[in-house]
Order: sequence, then structure tokens, then C-alpha cells
Amino acid sequence: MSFQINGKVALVTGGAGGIGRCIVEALLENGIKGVVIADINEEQGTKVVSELSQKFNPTQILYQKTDVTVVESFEDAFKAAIQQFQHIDILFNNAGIVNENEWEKCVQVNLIGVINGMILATEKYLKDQKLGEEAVIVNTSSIASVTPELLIPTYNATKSAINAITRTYAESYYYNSTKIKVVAICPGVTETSIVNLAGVVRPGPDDSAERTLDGYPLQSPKFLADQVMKVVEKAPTGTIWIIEDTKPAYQYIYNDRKMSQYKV
Ligand SMILES: NC(=O)C1=CN([C@@H]2O[C@H](COP(=O)(O)OP(=O)(O)OC[C@H]3O[C@@H](n4cnc5c(N)ncnc54)[C@H](O)[C@@H]3O)[C@@H](O)[C@H]2O)C=CC1
Ligand SMILES: CCCCCC(=O)/C=C/C=C\C=C\C=C\[C@@H](O)[C@@H](O)CCCC(=O)O
Repeated sequence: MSFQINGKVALVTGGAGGIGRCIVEALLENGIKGVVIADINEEQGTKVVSELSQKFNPTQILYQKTDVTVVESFEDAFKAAIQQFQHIDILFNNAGIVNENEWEKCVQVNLIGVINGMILATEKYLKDQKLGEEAVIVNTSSIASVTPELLIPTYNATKSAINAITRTYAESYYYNSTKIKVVAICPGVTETSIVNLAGVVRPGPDDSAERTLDGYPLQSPKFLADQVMKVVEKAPTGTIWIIEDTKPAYQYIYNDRKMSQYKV
């Protein structure tokens, strides 16, 4: 069954940044009724609303200053969505940072922020305040969740954990009562401010690790967001989608552990 974006309401965390902003714009192009940009950066959030208001109906776009690490602040974003647009159907748990030198902050934003969103959505807001039969959660993971990148171990760990939480909440035990489809996207390196790595990676034990992202294919956040719309509409619950190198999204398949051959 395909999910219809048209006429629905979405909340995008980190919606003022590179990927989040492009997701907001793609949603508006796909007929979303209303979208809440839930981002900690007020200056950028206000600017994005003003820019998108040149192209789309301003009444469809709301900025709500939000810190995803603070559950009350995150909940206020859901409340703002209901107050302005009457229902809430899609959550993009997208806010994330790279910061290996303040790694606790990386865990706070990338993991605790996503857990806050999952609990608020599955226990209350998307569960009870959706318009149609089904709601959708899209968690922004990374290719680093399945291929560990050197010098960003904590980031890799938070993104692997996002895949785990996605697969858990997709289980029929949850779905049967929530009717929320839960999926994750794993972008490859995408042209946003996050790939400016100065000062946020660990030094590493020596200089043999690649020190630049030059070897990685770079894709635009607009291309990524257009692929994400297809994932929202078509992907089955519990699936994980890699989107890299400006190629169509493809599903990452986890092995069944019982198929493993090697013994100690
Ligand atoms: N750009 C890339 O190459 C890739 C990015 N990602 C993931 O995509 C997501 C979006 O990142 P980008 O757009 O690339 O970065 P970005 O830095 O352009 O945008 C991130 C946004 O999150 C917001 N934010 C940060 N902390 C927050 C908090 N506590 N509460 C609410 N908002 C907060 C920022 O203000 C910013 O607007 C992240 O989860 C990132 O890990 C995943 C794979 C590749
Ligand atoms: C290569 C990462 C793919 C995952 C994309 C993602 O989610 C976000 C990436 C943001 C930064 C990733 C950086 C990884 C870098 C290391 O592998 C390292 O080699 C780069 C070191 C750069 C430096 O020392 O300045």
C-alpha cells in the first residue's frame, strides 16, 4: 500500500539545515498541507521560512525553535503542528551533528534526540493524531551506520543505533497498535555544512587514515530529498534505504544471524 504525502502534515527536525531544508521543499512540491521546521537554529529557521514563502503558500510553513535533546521542547513542536494544521502524519527525525571531540553532544543530538522523537510519535502524536490509516517516521541514519568510517566512531555508533530503533518500532508488536510505518535513510556524503569536518573528528592513532572526503562521491541534498519522497510513499516498514552517489535509493538487507557459518 502506498502512502500519500498530499494533504498530510509533517514535522522535520533539523529542517533549517541542508538535507532537512530540501526535505521540507520536496514535501511542499508533493502537496503537503503543512510542515513544521523544528530546528535549534532560529536565525536559519526564520530565513528558510521567508525563502520558501516566496515559492509556496506561507501558511503551509511554520518554524518552531526546537532542541530535540530536550523532550519538552520537542513536544512543543508536535503541539505547534496540531495547533496550526490539526493533525500530524509524518515525522522526519533528521537533526544530527558530527562532533567526536564533544562526543556526548553527538550522542545527545543523534541518538537521544531520535529516541525522544520515537517515543513522542509512537506513544502519542503520530499514533493518535494522524489523518489517515497510516503515519510515517523517517529516521536519518547514514552509510556510516553500516560501513564504519575512521575518525568518527561515536557518529558511526549513533547511526547504527538509529537503524536498530527503526527496525524495533517497525515490528508488528508496535505497528499493530500504532499504524506507523518506520523506515531509515542512509545518505552517502551529501553537500551540506556537516561535511566541513574541521575540528570535529578524532585525531586517530596515526596519520594513515584518509584526512579528507575528497575520495567520496558527493551528491546534492535536493537529489537526496527527491529520493526520500519515494521512500516515504513506497518503502515497507522496517526497511533501511541507502542513497549515495546520486543513484536511486536501494534497500540495505541485514543478514539473518542464524545463517552465520563461522564458529570459534
Ligand atoms: N551531509 C551528509 O553527508 C550526511 C548527513 N547525514 C545526516 O543527515 C542529517 C542532516 O544533516 P545535514 O543536513 O547534512 O547537516 P546540517 O548541519 O546542514 O543540518 C543539520 C541541522 O540540524 C540542526 N540541529 C542540530 N542540533 C539540533 C538540535 N539539538 N535540535 C534541533 N535541531 C538541531 C542544525 O541547526 C541544522 O539546521 C543528520 O542527521 C546527518 O547525520 C547522513 C549522512 C550523510
Ligand atoms: C565518509 C562519511 C560517510 C557518512 C556521511 C555522514 O553521515 C556524515 C559524514 C560526515 C562526515 C564524515 C567524515 C568522515 C571522515 C573520516 O573517514 C575521515 O577520513 C575524514 C577526516 C577528515 C579530517 O581529518 O579533517
